[in-house]
Order: sequence, then C-alpha cells, then structure tokens
Amino acid sequence: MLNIGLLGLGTVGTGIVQILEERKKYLEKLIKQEISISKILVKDIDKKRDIEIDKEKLTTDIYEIIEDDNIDIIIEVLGGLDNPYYYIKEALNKGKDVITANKAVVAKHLEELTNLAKAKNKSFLYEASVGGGIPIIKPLKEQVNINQIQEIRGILNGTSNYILTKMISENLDFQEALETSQRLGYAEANPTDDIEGYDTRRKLRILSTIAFKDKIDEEDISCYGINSINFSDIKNIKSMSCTVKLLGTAIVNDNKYYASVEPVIVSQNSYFSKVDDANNLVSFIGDNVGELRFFGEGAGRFPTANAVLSDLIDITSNTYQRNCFLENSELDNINELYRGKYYMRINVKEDTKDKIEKYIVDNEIIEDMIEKKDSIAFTTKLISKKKLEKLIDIFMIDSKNYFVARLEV
Ligand SMILES: NC(=O)C1=CN([C@@H]2O[C@H](COP(=O)(O)OP(=O)(O)OC[C@H]3O[C@@H](n4cnc5c(N)ncnc54)[C@H](OP(=O)(O)O)[C@@H]3O)[C@@H](O)[C@H]2O)C=CC1
Ligand SMILES: N[C@@H](CC=O)C(=O)O
Repeated sequence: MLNIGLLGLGTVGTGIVQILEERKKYLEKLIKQEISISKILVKDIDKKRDIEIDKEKLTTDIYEIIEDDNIDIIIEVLGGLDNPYYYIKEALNKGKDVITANKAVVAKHLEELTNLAKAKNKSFLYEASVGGGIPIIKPLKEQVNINQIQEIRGILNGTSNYILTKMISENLDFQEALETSQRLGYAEANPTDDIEGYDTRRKLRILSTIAFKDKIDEEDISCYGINSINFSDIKNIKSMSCTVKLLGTAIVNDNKYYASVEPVIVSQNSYFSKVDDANNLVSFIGDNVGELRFFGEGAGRFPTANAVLSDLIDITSNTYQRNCFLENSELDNINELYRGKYYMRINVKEDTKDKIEKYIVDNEIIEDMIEKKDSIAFTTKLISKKKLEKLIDIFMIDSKNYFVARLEV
C-alpha cells in the first residue's frame, strides 16, 4: 500500500484527489500497489469544498502526517514559504519522499532540499513548480546530461499571460482580467507575485540553475513585471503590429550569463506571440539537440495536479533520476552590460515633460518619439537598461507611472 500525506486541498490539492480517484485502478495496476491518501492538511476542516471528502482524513495538525510512519510520500501544495519549507525538511528527515508544486520554496531552497534528499536516499521532485502542466523539469534534467544548455526563454506565468491576452484581444482592463484569472485558479494567493514578475523569476531561477549547473539566485535575475501596463501602451504596441509578453530569459556564453524577467514586445511572427491565455511556452537550446520548445497550460487545477502525479509515478516506479545533479560552474553575471532596445512610457506632469525629453535626447537614449501628451512614450536606441534606470532615478518616477518593455522586433 502506498500511503500519501497531502498538504493542501485548494486548487491543486483538489485536482490531485480527483485525478487519483478517477485513475485509481489504472495507477494501482501500473505501480503494482494500492494507493491511499491517508491524511490531508488544511487550514479549515469545515470549509465547503468542491469535492466530497471524508472529514476524518482532514487535519490541521502537520505532525499527524509527518510523524506517521505509514506515510511514504508527502505531496506539498499549500503555498507560502516558511511553513512548507519546514514541513518538507521534516518529511525528508523522517525518510519520506517529497513532491511539491511550490516554486517559492523550490526557488529559495533548491540546493539544500536536493542535498538533503540525496543524503536520505529519498526523492525531492517539483515538476509542477515550473510551467504548470508542461513536463519541463524532467526533460531539462535529462538533456543537461548530454548537452551544454546555452539559453532558456519562456512565458512562465499563466496569470500575466492571461491578463495581457485579454487586454490585447478583448480590451479588458487590467483589474478585470486579473480578477478572472484569480477566479480560474491561476493566480497566486498574493497575485503581486504574478504581475510583478516574481513568480516568473522563481521559475527562471529553478530552470537556469538546473540548465547551467550553477546556482543562479533570484537576486541574480533582473525583474520587471506588467503591473503598470495601460491601454495607451497596448494601443502603441498594436500600432507597431506587435504584441507584448512577460518573458524570462537566461543566456550563458563563455562562463558569463545574463538573466532577466521583463515584458518583451514581439512581432506577430514570433512563436511567443501565439501563446495565449494561461498557456506557457518554454524553449531551451542545447549544443547537441538545438532548440526544444514546450507548450501547454501553465496554471490551473488539472494541469498542475497532472504534473504532481507524474512525479508520483516516477518515484513509485523508480524510473527516474531521483534528484538533479547540482554543480558549481562559477558563472559571472553580466546583466549590467546587457544592451537592448526598449519601449518606454512615462506619465509626466506638464512642467517635467520638456525636461525629460531634453534628457533622453542629450543622453542619446531616444530613437523615436511615439506620443507626447499626458504621457511620453518613446523607443530607445541600443542601450543598457541601467541608462533607463538612471532616468527613472533622476526624475524620481514612481513605479506606477512608467512602463518599460524590451523590443524584440
Ligand atoms: N494554482 C495553480 O495554477 C498553481 C499553483 N502552484 C503552486 O501550488 C501550491 C498550491 O496552490 P493552490 O492550490 O493554487 O493554492 P490554494 O490557495 O488554492 O490552496 C492552498 C491549500 O493549502 C491549505 N493551507 C494553506 N495554508 C495552510 C496552513 N498554514 N496550514 C494548513 N493548510 C494550509 C489551504 O487550506 P484550506 O482549504 O482549509 O483553506 C488550501 O487547501 C502553491 O505553492 C502554488 O504556487 C503551482 C503551479 C500552478
Ligand atoms: N500563479 C502561477 C501558477 C502556476 O505556476 C501562474 O499564473 O503561472
């Protein structure tokens, strides 16, 4: 009998219970043992749930699960950082395999938890932490054994992609699109993580660490989100016959790497422009295999639960490299040297409009002025982002009052 301790019965946890029920017979035949969810950790036992569940199985006491020697595997789908980190550590220490969808914990503690799992001869798997339902961690781990990965690029956040899609194709306003994505179960408990790019940054940190065999920290990745985009940006981007996507990019070359999360304006021909709604697309380039692209639903109940259960099958059938092989390649970060062309819109007061215009001309920033009314919008020459950051600092522009996106057209 395989006994599972499930931590969390929200969007993802409910999907896990539903799929396990529906596929029970087939899965039990596959792994040659019965499967039982023995206990489920929740915050509120009496909460009304989308599924029928035996209340006897619910607990608010983590130790009822962690201290239970009959429980073999812990699946953590709680969300948050400190509690789940502690629970995962305790579970590994007690000799249990662990699966999580929690990118916040994986991004912060990947090396420590991987090493602990190795030391205990247990698995620590986290396929659902990047790309929702897309199998990406497993193929990446397989390919790093035979390839040097040179580049990873991706739409890695379903919520922000959903918002951008709805703003562009249905003229929905930002708040309305965000609220719908929350209702659909895509957004994090705190959607700031989605719209300010932090969720994408966590996922890029996980992918690039595995791919480049070096510890790429969240702090090593420059991060801009989509929270300040407005309809005038959408109108300007459409007038370029382009669209905009929140992209995570990490490139390594000659022991140096660049890593960023930022809105990127892409042409209609770019494969990223075709990725709508909460879908994700991840591409990586290996020196032997060339470019591989992975597309699918990046968030939501069933895709994410599906990714969690793929890890479960891998653990129980022993078909999988248990833990990734982390090395230390000692790459240097060159984010500050990276140069690009950008689109920028700044909301301006009448008295600063001309000063900003003079500054961007004198400092050889501006290429074309797109709009000069209540806001000024322009495209830049090929410059470092530092030059734009300096402009923001000098004129003390609040983050609500500007939007910047790299041009990839
Ligand atoms: N939603 C998605 O599309 C995706 C989510 N993820 C990740 O999966 C994880 C879960 O996400 P999701 O299912 O959306 O989250 P939800 O907020 O829908 O569910 C969280 C669950 O955890 C329980 N819980 C939360 N805090 C505690 C606590 N302190 N003690 C006990 N129980 C607690 C809640 O209990 P109760 O029900 O009683 O309130 C709830 O059942 C997160 O890490 C998220 O980042 C990853 C990929 C996609
Ligand atoms: N909030 C996340 C959920 C999946 O990781 C997203 O929108 O992508």
